[in-house]
Amino acid sequence: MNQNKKRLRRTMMFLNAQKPGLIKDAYIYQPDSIMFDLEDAVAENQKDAARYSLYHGLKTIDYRGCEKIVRINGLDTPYWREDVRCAVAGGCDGIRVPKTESASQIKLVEGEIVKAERAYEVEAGKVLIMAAVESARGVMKAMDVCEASERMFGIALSGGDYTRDLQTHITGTGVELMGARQQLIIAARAAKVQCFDTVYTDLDNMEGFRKEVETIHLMGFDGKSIVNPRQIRVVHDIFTPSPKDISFSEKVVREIDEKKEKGIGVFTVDGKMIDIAFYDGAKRILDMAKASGVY
Ligand SMILES: CC(C)(COP(=O)(O)OP(=O)(O)OC[C@H]1O[C@@H](n2cnc3c(N)ncnc32)[C@H](O)[C@@H]1OP(=O)(O)O)[C@@H](O)C(=O)NCCC(=O)NCCSC(=O)C[C@@](O)(CC(=O)O)C(=O)O
Ligand SMILES: [Mg+2]
Repeated sequence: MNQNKKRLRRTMMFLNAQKPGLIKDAYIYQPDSIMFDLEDAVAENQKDAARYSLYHGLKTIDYRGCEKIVRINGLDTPYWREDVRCAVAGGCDGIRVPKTESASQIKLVEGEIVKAERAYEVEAGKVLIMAAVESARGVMKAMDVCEASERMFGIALSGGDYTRDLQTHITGTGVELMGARQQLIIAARAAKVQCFDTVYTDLDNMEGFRKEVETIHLMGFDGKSIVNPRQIRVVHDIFTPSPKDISFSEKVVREIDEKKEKGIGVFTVDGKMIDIAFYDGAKRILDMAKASGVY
């Protein structure tokens, strides 16, 4: 398995590939992943220019550990094949497929990735895939999409296009996204891939942003698509385990290991009932703390 499939992705920051200044400097803010957008942020008559400045950026810039994902244009456009070719030739780590509604779309993209990996002597299987779900049909097909390819590492909700398709809009309350968020996280967990929430576009409303991030963290998402460096700190604060979480998880793991030896199945830690069902969760918090550099 490609080890990068499970890497830390608390923040996946979009940037407009039409702007060379953003391509050049984005790593300075240290999001976990940078998502170079060739799709909706790029004006129709700038697609070629954006693609080639992205290729140049990927070839020449050291992104200092930030993952490099390219959001390609939709499969109903004349652009996406060339997007895949340049992204793979440039050395991207993954492709984000927009507006996904079926497993066959993922397979189509995978076919182009395979061709490009061969053509540019990129290690076979290096380039991963994630899918954005942006419609009611996409939500209903989420599980098939998650399982479409060995290269799939995650699925993301794209709230703007999704609410348009649902004939509603982003309200700031989250009520219009409830069903899709729940279905996506369940599909992703069942398929053992990661799950990412949609962007928050009300940039000056940091209180509303924090509330939304707290909610999706509790729901079980692995991270969030973001659009601005100001949003990174909040997401990392909420998704990085606190010293209290780390110390409790350490105790849980230690006590379960010790009590198992003594033939004890259920007991308390700091007044809370603990049994084997808590083991994986505690381990996950410690792994997350390690990956985030706080343990
Ligand atoms: C919103 C704004 C214009 C505001 O700009 P402003 O300049 O006013 O922001 P400031 O805060 O003043 O910037 C302070 C400093 O940070 C630099 N800086 C800003 N943003 C940066 C960044 N992203 N990356 C690196 N650097 C950045 C900036 O250059 C400045 O640097 P400096 O001058 O040196 O101080 C800008 O952020 C931006 O373009 N965002 C990305 C937009 C984008 O890609 N949209 C497409 C994806 S969504 C979509 O398609 C919908 C979706 O598909 C989504 C889904 O899938 O979920 C669906 O359906 O819902
Ligand atoms: Mg969209």
